[in-house]
Amino acid sequence: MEAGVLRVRDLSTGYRNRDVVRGLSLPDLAAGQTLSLLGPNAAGKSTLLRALAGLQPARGSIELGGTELIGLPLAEHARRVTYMPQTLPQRVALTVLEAVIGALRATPPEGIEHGTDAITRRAVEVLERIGIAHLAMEGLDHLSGGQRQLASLAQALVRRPRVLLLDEPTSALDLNYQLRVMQLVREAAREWGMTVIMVLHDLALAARWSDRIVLLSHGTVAAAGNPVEALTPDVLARVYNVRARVETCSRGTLQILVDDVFTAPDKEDT
Ligand SMILES: Nc1ncnc2c1ncn2[C@@H]1O[C@H](COP(=O)(O)OP(=O)(O)OP(=O)(O)O)[C@@H](O)[C@H]1O
Repeated sequence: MEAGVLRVRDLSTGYRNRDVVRGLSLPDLAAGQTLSLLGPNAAGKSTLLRALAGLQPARGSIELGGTELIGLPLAEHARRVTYMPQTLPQRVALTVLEAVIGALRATPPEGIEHGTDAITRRAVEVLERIGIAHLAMEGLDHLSGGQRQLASLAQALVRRPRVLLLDEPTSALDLNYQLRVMQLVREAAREWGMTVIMVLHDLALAARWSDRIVLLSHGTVAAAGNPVEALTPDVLARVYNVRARVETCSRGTLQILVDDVFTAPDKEDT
């Protein structure tokens, strides 16, 4: 297998004998590529992400550069794969900088220098890159929701993992930061050869910033491919019960215009 390729095949995972994700395969992802996972509430996106992070039992195969991750000890899994959950820790008596340094020390990635200076430098660098260096000495419990989300992203990015999993990383961010974060994640992915899988609800953001899109419905793949292939009016009707147009704007990005919501939406999942 090509070095660094992430290959997910026939993956099943769920809760107490109920599979939420069933026999799912993803498009192979080369190092540096970004995939967005879309789909209705309760489709199984977060469950899939947690399984990819090794945080819940799964059957099937998750191979990274030819190494099977299912069955690896969690510490070994976490050395390769970093996961940023949807819900953020609330009351933590740490400054932003301490939290980012702590994330780096908790499971030191391969190849990191162990000196305090090197670790602090790397933490400050990531805060600068995200644009929150001014919050370094601020307590986490004094931050706004959006600031906390950015701090959490810093904790994930500082590790420069081979695989980065982000669960709705822009849900609390204003328009400016949404775009900055998406741009930064894609740049970092290409620069470090990091594979990114993120759950998003914003189809336009996903279309603009992803190499691959997967639409999940009832725990299986409803559509997959590049944004143009995956986001078609037919697929959106099937997955979201909406009548939508997909148009390319003058700058070449996809625009999704929803004209109508079907009156009897399929709420089987929720
Ligand atoms: N800890 C849990 N125990 C039991 N069932 C769970 C648990 N977490 C999620 N589920 C169930 O698994 C299904 C998928 O949930 P999941 O959170 O993966 O969906 P999602 O696609 O991420 O949804 P959303 O877009 O609303 O965040 C839902 O039916 C949910 O009720």
